[in-house]
Amino acid sequence: MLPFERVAIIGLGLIGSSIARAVRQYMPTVKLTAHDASAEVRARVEELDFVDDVTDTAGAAVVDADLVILCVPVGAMGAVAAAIAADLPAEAIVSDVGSSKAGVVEALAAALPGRTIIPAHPVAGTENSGPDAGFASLFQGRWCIVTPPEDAAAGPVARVRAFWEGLGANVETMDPRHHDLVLAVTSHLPHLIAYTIVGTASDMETVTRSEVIKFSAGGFRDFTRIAASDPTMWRDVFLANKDAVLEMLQRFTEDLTALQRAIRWGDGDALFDLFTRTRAVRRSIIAEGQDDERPDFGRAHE
Ligand SMILES: NC(=O)c1ccc[n+]([C@@H]2O[C@H](COP(=O)([O-])OP(=O)(O)OC[C@H]3O[C@@H](n4cnc5c(N)ncnc54)[C@H](O)[C@@H]3O)[C@@H](O)[C@H]2O)c1
Ligand SMILES: O=C(O)C(=O)C[C@]1(C(=O)O)C=C[C@@H](O)C=C1
Repeated sequence: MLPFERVAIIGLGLIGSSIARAVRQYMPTVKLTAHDASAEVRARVEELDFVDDVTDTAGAAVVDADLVILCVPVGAMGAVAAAIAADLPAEAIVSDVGSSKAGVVEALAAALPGRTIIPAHPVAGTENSGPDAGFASLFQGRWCIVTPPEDAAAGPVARVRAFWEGLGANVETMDPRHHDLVLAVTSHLPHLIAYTIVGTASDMETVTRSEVIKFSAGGFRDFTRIAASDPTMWRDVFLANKDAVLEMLQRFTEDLTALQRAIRWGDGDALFDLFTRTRAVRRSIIAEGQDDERPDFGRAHE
């Protein structure tokens, strides 16, 4: 039996459109309604034809839903939740896909008092955005972290978990604050570093921009993929997860200073030991089958 029969998606970019495509593929009997604030996106989704009904307002999309998933930037979650409040059926479960959780949990609870809210975060994505960037297999074999409030009833949590498992994800439950700390180091800080290094390279005066582009075959090129990620999405993530990101950034800055010192004083052992440890991390990620080197992942959809 399916966990939900009528799913509404608000926000039809990379993640919203991937969920819609995956629902079409893996739960074909589910009725899908959707809304996006952008008229251009709504028109494109009509053309792409992966939902049953595209509505002009968020409220109209949710009137008949048993699951509503907010797939908008984290800074917009509260306003979207307020916009659907009056039309939301009493029994509907509201979820989201935001990359940071504590602030979103707070914003949704404030906008939808007394409603069933089970937030989630699929830890899967690419640097691309918009409805053309989505694909049905995005969540296959990837983690989805569900962050229910402490007093959440077991039934709705189980249904949201079953929904994500139905789209191919492995599901784990976590406290929202702990989620934010973990993701600050595994996702948010790496993005900040990529934005910084690409920004620094493009600002250099002694190395021209054309040289940066011409000779970026190796390490730098991988950073440019991450640094091409959506500016609105990432602005919101850093503002929303400020405390955890600043804490991780402090640790990172200290470690960077230690490396700077090792290079200055010719401490090859310190460099070698660190690089040996980090190589082992990469190898254990690959051994667990979590690397992104599957031939069709991300790049095939550029
Ligand atoms: N991109 C990733 O890798 C990734 C991965 C996991 C989770 N997320 C999270 O998923 C959410 C969506 O990210 P995305 O990558 O799909 O972004 P996106 O830019 O591709 O899509 C966001 C969509 O939301 C729409 N939107 C913005 N404000 C709105 C509003 N008030 N009402 C209705 N629609 C609105 C935009 O028009 C856009 O179409 C974000 O919260 C992000 O943190 C992203
Ligand atoms: O692969 C990428 O392009 C991503 O950035 C995906 C990524 C990540 O950092 O792992 C980005 C943000 C999300 O919230 C989840 C996944």
